[in-house]
Order: sequence, then C-alpha cells, then structure tokens
Amino acid sequence: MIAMTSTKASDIDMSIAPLNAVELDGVSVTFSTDRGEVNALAGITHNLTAGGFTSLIGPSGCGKSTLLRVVADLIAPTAGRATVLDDTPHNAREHRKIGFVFQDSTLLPWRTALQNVSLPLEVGPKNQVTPTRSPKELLELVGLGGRENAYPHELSGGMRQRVAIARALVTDPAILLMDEPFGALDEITRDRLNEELLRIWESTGTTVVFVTHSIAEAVFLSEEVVVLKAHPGRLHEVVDIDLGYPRGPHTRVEPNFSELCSQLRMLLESA
Ligand SMILES: Nc1ncnc2c1ncn2[C@@H]1O[C@H](COP(=O)(O)OP(=O)(O)OP(=O)(O)O)[C@@H](O)[C@H]1O
Repeated sequence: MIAMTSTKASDIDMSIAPLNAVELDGVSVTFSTDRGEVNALAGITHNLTAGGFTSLIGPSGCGKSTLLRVVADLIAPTAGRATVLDDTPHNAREHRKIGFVFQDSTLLPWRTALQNVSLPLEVGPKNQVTPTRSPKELLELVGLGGRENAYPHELSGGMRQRVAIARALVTDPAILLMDEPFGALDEITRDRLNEELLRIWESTGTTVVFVTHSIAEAVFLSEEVVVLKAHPGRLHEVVDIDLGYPRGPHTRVEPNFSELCSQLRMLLESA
C-alpha cells in the first residue's frame, strides 16, 4: 500500500514495481478521415510515476481521450512509443493491468451492482486474475455496501459511477484510467466522489490518470496536472500540485489551492 504523502515514488517497493507506470516517448496519433488527416497528438513525451495521480486538462479536441486510449491499447500511436509497466500497452492490457472508467458508467442494466462488478472476472482469459478484493469488498470500498443487489436504474448517477469504479478495480489494475468520470454529476456529488476517489487511491496504491475539464477537480485530486494544447494535441506545461495529502474540504479553501487554479486557468487560456 502507498502512503498518502506528496513523495509517492519513494514509497514503492522498487524490487517489484517500475518507477514509471507509463512512459510516453514522442507519442503521435494521426487519424485518417474522409476530410483528410487529423493530428490528434504530436510528440507527447512525459513519464507518469508509479502510484501517482496525474490529471490531463486542455481545450476540447486537444487529445486527452486519445492519449488515454493509447495507454489502454485501444489506439496504436502513429509515431513514438508508449510503455506501460515496462511493457507494451498490449501486454499490459492482456495481463489485465489497466482499468478504465468512462463518463457514462456503462453498466449492464439487467445485472445487479454486484454482478456488474463481477463481470470482468467472467470474461477474458481465465485464471489470469487473482483479485485482492472480492466484488463485494470493492462495493464496500466505494461506499455501496448493502446495495449489492440493486439494479443500475435503482441507483443515482453518482452511485452508478461508484459501481463503475469498483468494476474497474476488480482485476486489481496497476493503472486506473478515468475519462471525465464525474463530468455529468452535480457539483456536491462530484466533490464528494473526488474525496472518495482519493481514499480509494490511497487504499489501492493504483496509478491514476484522470481526464477532466474542471480545473478545481484537477487541482484537488492530483499530484501533477498535465496541460495539453490543441491542433495538434501537444504538451503545454506540467504543473506540480504541491498541496500534500490527505486532502479534504479544507483543501479547497487553502490559498495555495486558489493560486494553483489561477495558474492553470492562465495556462489554459494560452493553450
Ligand atoms: N476515431 C477518430 N477518428 C477521427 N478523428 C478522431 C477520432 N478520435 C478523435 N479524433 C479527433 O482527434 C482529436 C482529439 O480528440 P480527443 O477526443 O482525444 O480530444 P479530447 O481532448 O478528449 O476532447 P474533449 O475534451 O472534447 O473530450 C479531435 O480533433 C477529434 O476530432
């Protein structure tokens, strides 16, 4: 388990864990469309520390989702290389080392919360996963103990996202990729889930890569915020969020918090 300090890399057992969970070396992605080529990403070079919490922000179309998809092995880079846990994204995915949470919870409506969380254990190669926590324990971890038998339509939007997070964690992934997971939620629910997510991050030690449009959310959650520029998507700036952990409601009223939000706002305006 990784302690909640701002020097996370030093807490990792180096005999078993790579220093970097993700290494991006000149990653470029070009899509060919009917209207010509779209340069979604151009030469992204950056490393993500194992056990860290990194947010990606930037204007619409700057390639945030594309970058997550490269790491998740859903898209191959046109140029450059992505390394995940010292391996190819393909092998990391095959070994079930990557969990993904989308903006929409994408739960199966005919399955209960528990059955949804169990789903990844029922599909894919057998015997590849020995989960640290059972689906029931994961539902407890995300604050849904006692709601195992609820169907998605019986749960609020925030609860459905909690189920989606539990489902993403069921294979015990080393990396959790989250693409605007709380974007559709009201502000109070979102703040509460941000606090929950940090608690889950603390207890699982997973590396989190989090896409958001919210500056405040990025600052509240992250150890570092990667700001991307659009057309083509490229790295603009990396900002260290030196607020320390644990974070809670008090964090949002710290002077440093507002200063970091202003700094990021200015960077986004020039992106
Ligand atoms: N499958 C695809 N085919 C063609 N173009 C694509 C494809 N996927 C993404 N793009 C283009 O690549 C660029 C980056 O898209 P991406 O969705 O990664 O951006 P984003 O930063 O996540 O955007 P948003 O903040 O609006 O969600 C955009 O110009 C988009 O239109």
